[in-house]
Amino acid sequence: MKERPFVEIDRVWMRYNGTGGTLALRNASLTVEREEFVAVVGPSGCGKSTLMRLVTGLWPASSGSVIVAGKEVDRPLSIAGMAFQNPTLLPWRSILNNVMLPFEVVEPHAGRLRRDRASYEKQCLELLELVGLKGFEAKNPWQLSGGMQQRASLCRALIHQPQLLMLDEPFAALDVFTREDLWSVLQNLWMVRKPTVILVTHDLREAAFLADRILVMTSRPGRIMIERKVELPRPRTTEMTYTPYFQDLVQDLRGHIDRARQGEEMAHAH
Ligand SMILES: Nc1ncnc2c1ncn2[C@@H]1O[C@H](COP(=O)(O)OP(=O)(O)OP(=O)(O)O)[C@@H](O)[C@H]1O
Repeated sequence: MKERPFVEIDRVWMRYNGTGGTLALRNASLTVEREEFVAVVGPSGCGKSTLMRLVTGLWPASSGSVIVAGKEVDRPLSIAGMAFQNPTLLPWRSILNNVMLPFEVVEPHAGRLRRDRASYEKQCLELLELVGLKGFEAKNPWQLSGGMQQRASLCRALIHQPQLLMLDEPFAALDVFTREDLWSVLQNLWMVRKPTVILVTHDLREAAFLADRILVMTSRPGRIMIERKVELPRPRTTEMTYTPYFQDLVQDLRGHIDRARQGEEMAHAH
């Protein structure tokens, strides 16, 4: 028997601020399999971040259902790790102590931390080494570049082995070279840890490099318009981004998003 999808969003509507407020999502449905890496792309303002808030339980849907790991989401999810565009590291804490943070708040770790601190620190140091931050653990965030801070944020999002990793434009603030380095860092972390990932991004190359499947949203009120599987082996490399397959895929996605945006302009014109 086929396993039930890990994330199931079924006919979700989301309107902010009650009747008459902004309708962000209209009848949006999608599923994500366990350990799958999915990217969500779409025109600006189409409801991508809203979708993330619903999956993580930060906001309730106006109607429809959101089920994660077989359970209706009705409160903030403790099984999710998250990272956002601006690394939200605490400036007064060292990099190591920032990465330790989930162990201080997520059970069963919090209860064990006092006794097992050394082994928890060892796990953090190993993960920091995996993303190329060995030697920076005692520094404060402001002593690191933006790209290094984002590496540390990814470690913090993953350190407690969350089953679900939610990434909202995690690399958007970085220059293109640093961003592409971090694609490989993230791919590597995912291949080692295998969380289920939902990545929201504006960068279609990023989506195609990282995801198993790409979901394209309509303009607001958003829903999934089409999806594309990415048939590239792992680990993916920069060379693959120069292949006709990759470039055609990105072109195809861009075409859909352009058409969604034009549809929106037409709707406004009438
Ligand atoms: N807290 C809120 N209160 C009221 N309206 C909101 C709120 N958050 C988002 N919206 C509105 O809902 C719509 C969808 O917003 P959302 O941030 O989900 O889109 P997005 O696709 O993530 O946008 P972008 O691509 O620009 O980051 C927008 O019109 C936005 O103005």
